[in-house]
Amino acid sequence: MKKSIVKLEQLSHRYSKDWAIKDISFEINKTGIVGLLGSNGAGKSTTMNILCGVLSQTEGRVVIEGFDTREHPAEAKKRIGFLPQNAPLYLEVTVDEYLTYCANLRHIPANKIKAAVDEVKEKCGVAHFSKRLLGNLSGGYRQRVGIAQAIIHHPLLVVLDEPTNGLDPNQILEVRHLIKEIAEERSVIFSSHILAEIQATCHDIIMIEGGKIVFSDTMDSFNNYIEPNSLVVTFGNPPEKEKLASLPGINNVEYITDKTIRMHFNITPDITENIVETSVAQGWKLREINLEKSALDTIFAQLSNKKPNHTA
Ligand SMILES: Nc1ncnc2c1ncn2[C@@H]1O[C@H](COP(=O)(O)OP(=O)(O)OP(=O)(O)O)[C@@H](O)[C@H]1O
Repeated sequence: MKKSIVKLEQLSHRYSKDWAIKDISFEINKTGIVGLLGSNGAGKSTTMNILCGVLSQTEGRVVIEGFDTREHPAEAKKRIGFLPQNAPLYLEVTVDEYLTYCANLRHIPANKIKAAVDEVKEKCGVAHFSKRLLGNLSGGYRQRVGIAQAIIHHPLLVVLDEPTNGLDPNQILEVRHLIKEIAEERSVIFSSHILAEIQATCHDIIMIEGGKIVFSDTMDSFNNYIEPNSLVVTFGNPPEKEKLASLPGINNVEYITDKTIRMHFNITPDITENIVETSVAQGWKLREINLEKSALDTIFAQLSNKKPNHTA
């Protein structure tokens, strides 16, 4: 049977009295990008630091391609590349010096270091900055160097803790593109507190809140789950509340102004068509209709009551 790339079993950690994460379990068996989504303090960095062997868990197990990170730390770590949230980049050294140092730390044989450094510089688009001090690179290029050190030893799994945080919109697009490229041949776990970031990059999503998994499934299932459940309509000649409330699928109606109304509905595929047709038939003079999606905190609240499915 093929070994999973990474398996977390009931991982729990407390720094002092309170649990930072509790019973986190998931498994990754394929290449591609898994997004770890959670608000600030949800437990993303704690999970990633334990996964990469930087922090020792209070309870539970992490197994990387069959190697338990506590029993066989060297074998497990060989298979992981890690870009922590505050990457330990030495600002006073050049890109070449830094990557050569990282290659040494990864025990790449001396006669293969130059080729390994050249390969990741090329892949991460930093070759033209080889002699530039890290301190003189933009945030986006520093992150590229951080990603380069994470893949220099060809790991099976790359863990990136909020890699696009603090970058400008262009840099975000470039770093996302790079992450997608490196995920073609390995598994990448990517954390963010921004839903749009995870939606734009990941195939699977694990959502944590208050140190617990509240959702774990494909991005498609997640997007289906957060289908809109309300719409805002403006009528030139609005009907009475009762008439709107009696439309099929509508379960609540609230007037925002005398002409603009929010209607909550159960998922029905043809809800907007029904409203448009009824409006024409009844002479309500429909001016505008917009579907609304739940805000992230509402989704967290909804999902916190749902049972997760644990395989990505
Ligand atoms: N070194 C520490 N000592 C004590 N508590 C900590 C420590 N590091 C994190 N915590 C606490 O553990 C919980 C989880 O923190 P963690 O940093 O893992 O969350 P996060 O999802 O990565 O948040 P952020 O996006 O803000 O980094 C938080 O309540 C945090 O305050």
